[in-house]
Amino acid sequence: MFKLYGFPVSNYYNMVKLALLHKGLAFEEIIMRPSQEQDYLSKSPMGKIPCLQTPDGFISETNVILDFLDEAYPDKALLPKEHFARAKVRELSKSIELYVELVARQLYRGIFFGETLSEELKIKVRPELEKGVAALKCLLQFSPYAAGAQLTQADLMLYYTANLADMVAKRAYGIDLATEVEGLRDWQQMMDNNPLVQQVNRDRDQALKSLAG
Ligand SMILES: N[C@@H](CCC(=O)N[C@@H](CS)C(=O)NCC(=O)O)C(=O)O
Repeated sequence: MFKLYGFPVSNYYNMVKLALLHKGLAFEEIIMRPSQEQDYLSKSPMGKIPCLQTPDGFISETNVILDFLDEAYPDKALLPKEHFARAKVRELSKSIELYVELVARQLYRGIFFGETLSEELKIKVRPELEKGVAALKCLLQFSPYAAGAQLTQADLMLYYTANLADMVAKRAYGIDLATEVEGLRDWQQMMDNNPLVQQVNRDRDQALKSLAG
């Protein structure tokens, strides 16, 4: 059985958890925060979550874990079969990660964890976020899924990125991503209705509640 290391509040953790649930693969959740302890670094070299323990060893980095799961367990595929279509899903997923998630993440501490958010950082991030969102608009299909007719890795990456990026955009800049990106709201509602997404979100909300004490 797989072991998934991490914490249900983590958006990257939830992407992998959703993939495991979607594929119907058995897994145990090892609940832990990111860690720089030597023992964890031997599993996840940057100390980040998630990390997946497989019968052959440990894998870190969400997109790599998602690729592994799809290659090793092709049922309920999260990548199309045809090479060009696969590349387009990966292009979209990578763009979501690099140009929206990692950009918005610069403001997470200020927006979600009560740290001081400097005007300087807000001014720096805004054009980066706008550029990333514009790039996504070029790639997103919403027909009905992010990259076409099939649920793919890109939907998982987008779902657990867009909610946080939207909060960042609203609170820092008064920008509503659902208004900016045509089709985002309907797609989000479709994803919200997926029972497995609801399961992941219930666990996330429970974990958030216990954090709030
Ligand atoms: N590139 C990593 C990013 C994962 C990540 O940033 N996870 C966060 C939690 S959501 C984390 O572990 N942060 C601690 C750190 O950056 O040291 C992946 O794709 O899995």
